[in-house]
Amino acid sequence: MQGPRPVVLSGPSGAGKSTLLKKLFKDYENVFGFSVSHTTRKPRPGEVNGKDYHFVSREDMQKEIDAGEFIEHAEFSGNMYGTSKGAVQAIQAQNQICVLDVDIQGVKSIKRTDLNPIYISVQPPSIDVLEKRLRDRQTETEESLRKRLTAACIDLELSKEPGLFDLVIINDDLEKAYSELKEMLLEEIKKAQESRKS
Ligand SMILES: Nc1nc2c(ncn2[C@@H]2O[C@H](COP(=O)(O)OP(=O)(O)O)[C@@H](O)[C@H]2O)c(=O)[nH]1
Ligand SMILES: Nc1ncnc2c1ncn2[C@@H]1O[C@H](COP(=O)(O)OP(=O)(O)O)[C@@H](O)[C@H]1O
Repeated sequence: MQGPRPVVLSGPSGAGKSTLLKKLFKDYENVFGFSVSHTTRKPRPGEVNGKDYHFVSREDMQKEIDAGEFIEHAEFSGNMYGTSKGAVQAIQAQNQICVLDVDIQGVKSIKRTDLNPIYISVQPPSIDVLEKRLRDRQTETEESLRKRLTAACIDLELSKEPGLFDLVIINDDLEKAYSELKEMLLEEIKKAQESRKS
């Protein structure tokens, strides 16, 4: 039998993807598994290697990409990010719903694979709100903030492509956004819970 469908969460940096995912993982322990990406960006305080990301050098990541070990990879805001085949396989081997957090280039690349996920875009109510949230998060320099805001405008434009996403969530009120996310995933959650019982 086929396992549960993976879920791709995308949307501008600062839109609230990690916040929503943290709630989901807390409420549905063992149902979901996070696809741990590789990145060449430096860890932020509190981020754990192997849990939030595999933090690697550009040289090592390029070697693995050349060896065909990645499903997709992209350059974002001056750093490389990518999903290894191993990251997804590790989750699917446990019959969990595999959740991928990727940028819009990742979405387009994954569309060309046979992963067949549910595609969800998380978007901010406005660019001004996004900027405020990114500033308040205190993870960015002025330069990386600018790069993220430029990328956000491109992301929001490209996300309008009909059929690219199965659902677009405007993350204004967090609880409302979270309800919309859960509602969309209800069926897959049920499937995963059933298959774990048997
Ligand atoms: N294509 C791709 N994008 C990724 C991957 N992992 C993370 N990203 C995206 O890279 C962007 C920057 O991520 P990050 O540096 O963690 O910043 P944050 O999203 O602001 O917390 C976000 O849009 C992520 O969705 C990946 O494996 N592949
Ligand atoms: N609905 C919301 N209302 C207010 N602040 C939010 C909301 N959702 C997320 N945030 C805050 O915005 C910042 C960016 O959210 P985050 O989850 O890190 O975004 P992403 O993972 O998409 O980059 C965080 O500091 C988070 O606490």
